[in-house]
Amino acid sequence: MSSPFWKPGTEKPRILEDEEGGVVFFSPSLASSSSGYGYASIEKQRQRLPVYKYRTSILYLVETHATTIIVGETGSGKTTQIPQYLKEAGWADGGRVIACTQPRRLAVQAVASRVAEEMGVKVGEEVGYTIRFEDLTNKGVTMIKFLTDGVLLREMMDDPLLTKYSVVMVDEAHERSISTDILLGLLKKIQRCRPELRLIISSATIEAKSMSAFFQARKSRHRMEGEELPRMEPAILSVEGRGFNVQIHYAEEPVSDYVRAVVSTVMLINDQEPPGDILVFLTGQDDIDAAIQLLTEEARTNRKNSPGLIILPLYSGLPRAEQELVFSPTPRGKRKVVISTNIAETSLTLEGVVYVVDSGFSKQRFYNPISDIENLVVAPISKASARQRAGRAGRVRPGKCYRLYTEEYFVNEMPSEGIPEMQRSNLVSCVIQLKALGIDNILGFDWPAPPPPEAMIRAVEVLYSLGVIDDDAKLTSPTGFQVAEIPLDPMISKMILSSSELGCSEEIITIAAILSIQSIWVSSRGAQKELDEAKLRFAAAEGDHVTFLNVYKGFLQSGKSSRWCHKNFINFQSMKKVIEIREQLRRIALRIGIVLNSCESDMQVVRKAVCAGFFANACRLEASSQSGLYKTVRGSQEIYIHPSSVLFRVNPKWVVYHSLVSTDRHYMRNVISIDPSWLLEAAPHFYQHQRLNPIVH
Ligand SMILES: Nc1ncnc2c1ncn2[C@@H]1O[C@H](COP(=O)(O)OP(=O)(O)OP(=O)(O)O)[C@@H](O)[C@H]1O
Repeated sequence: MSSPFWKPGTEKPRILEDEEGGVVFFSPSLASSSSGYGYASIEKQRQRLPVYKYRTSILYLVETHATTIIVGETGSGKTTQIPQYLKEAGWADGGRVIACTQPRRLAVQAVASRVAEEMGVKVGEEVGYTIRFEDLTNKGVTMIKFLTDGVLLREMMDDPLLTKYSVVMVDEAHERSISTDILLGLLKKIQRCRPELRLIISSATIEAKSMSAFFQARKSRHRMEGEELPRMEPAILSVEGRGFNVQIHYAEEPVSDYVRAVVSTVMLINDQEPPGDILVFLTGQDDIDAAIQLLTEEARTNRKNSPGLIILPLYSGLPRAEQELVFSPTPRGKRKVVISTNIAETSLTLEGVVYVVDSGFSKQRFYNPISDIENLVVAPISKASARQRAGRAGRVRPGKCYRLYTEEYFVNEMPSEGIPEMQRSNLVSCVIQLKALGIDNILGFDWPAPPPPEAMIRAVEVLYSLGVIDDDAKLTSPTGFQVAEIPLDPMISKMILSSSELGCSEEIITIAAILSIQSIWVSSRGAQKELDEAKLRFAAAEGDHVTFLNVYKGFLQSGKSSRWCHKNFINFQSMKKVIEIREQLRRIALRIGIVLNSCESDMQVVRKAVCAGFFANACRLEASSQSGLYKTVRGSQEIYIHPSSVLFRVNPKWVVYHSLVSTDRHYMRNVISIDPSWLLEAAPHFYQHQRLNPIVH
């Protein structure tokens, strides 16, 4: 396999502010940490981090300013150190809590365990974390809490002013996930009522000036007599210096097949570079599986040159136990190769990683409000992401990053920042969250970057049709409030609510739990035929959702056996997760007054319940189509059933789907057949103008 030719990057020596106000890093000429990388006590390691020199300034700025924006290079110590400095300075005294948000769950868990280790405590005591469906904190004991920004938003539903927190640090703010943007808008609002709440916005690559302008533009509250208020204009602090140097290498020529290029680059590193683990960034499970297969074959053929490669995948749908393997120490004489999505892009330290291979792509959501299609598309990353990726090397010793694109492309064509998720997503979940938080005028909300009005209108329309909001665009009672209470996509939540009325909530909660994880099947990796055969054993003519019920039943009947799972190509860890999520959903359902009931074997009501939640994703088979071409009922988009569905090639006339994937075509995943008359029953407003006839009588 031919490998790209490499040349070292020529970035200028360190500049703190480039012309666009962004921050430029990774000068090969920058000295690495003078103290080398031997073993040092944790306290020594902490003091070596660049952020340590800024400890006093950070504490001073946080004391005197409501909002502090901190820009510091990857690995400078922002995430792990600042919360500890705040705690040491007394911000967690008197039962108050310091919150630090992360865009991703894996980072939340990893950072919490590192900080707990540094403080010599157990996770769940002074240092805790909360992610969806998992809370490892102890009320009255936890002082530093790591959580996803989505979880902090949920907490606002019960405590709109976040009264238990003294400081909220929004970390990796450059990622601009929907939740981060809503959070920033709401935190700004909260500070008007609670000026004593301190905010820290931190990142390696954030546009500090525009973030500062966002927080600057506000009316400050009237000061009460004798009251000490912090300054409301934000402070900006640049933390200079980095831990260890990372040499950047660029491909000399553009790369045509990045999966193959990844494989040959890993082999090249393995042949020519000294020991050290390799972290590869690809786009999704499919790429990762393909790369692992190729790499395994290459390593087998070149066995002499590649002793002891341990190849591990990393993506969000992977069961926890498999994800955790990436943190385990690499045995002597071996080299670990972690092949990951952008889940490992921010905040993670994988100790052994010396080399990073960056494909230059990630899967990103793109939503078209006109066609109402949301896709996960493989798209080029931004400079901010590229810098984060390179920053995964050089954390505990100097490292190297191989970028599978040219330097010319990086400098001249790669955008500085990604488009905020808010501006390229379906906003149904976002709107309901705002409504649940009492924000009625969503178009007038103070966004860091306003979403497209068409997407907002579209989301309001879907929520109205789901019966979640009323004519005044307020949450309906009880449906709207109940849907908002369930921490899932509103379509899934509505499906659960309807199922109770239809008498099948036990079944639908099982389906909802399975839809919440990426896949219950083991990845086929060269065994597609066996996987297809295994699926056939459970396949239901009604579609994937009913097939899931068959798998779940089989799993229970087997006594939750791992051997049974193995035999049937079912992922045992995923099934354990399903049981866990299902229990949590049942508890939430009972709390919000949903009656739990079972329809036994009446699958018609199960299909009706799915349709009641997912009517907006209805599709009709083109009458003349031999090729399985469907069109969406709203929008007339061309669409096909994904080969992984049990309905692939079965092609029922009418279906609703759970999600889409797009390659050369749009493909529906998790599909169930419906009767079109249910669409009118479920959402008369949504479909009143549609020509469901002549098929509906
Ligand atoms: N689990 C860990 N094991 C060993 N060292 C670690 C671990 N976590 C953090 N460190 C050390 O602490 C340094 C700072 O990590 P931290 O996550 O605080 O940096 P950061 O400035 O937030 O960078 P980033 O935004 O890239 O995560 C790392 O570069 C590494 O040297």
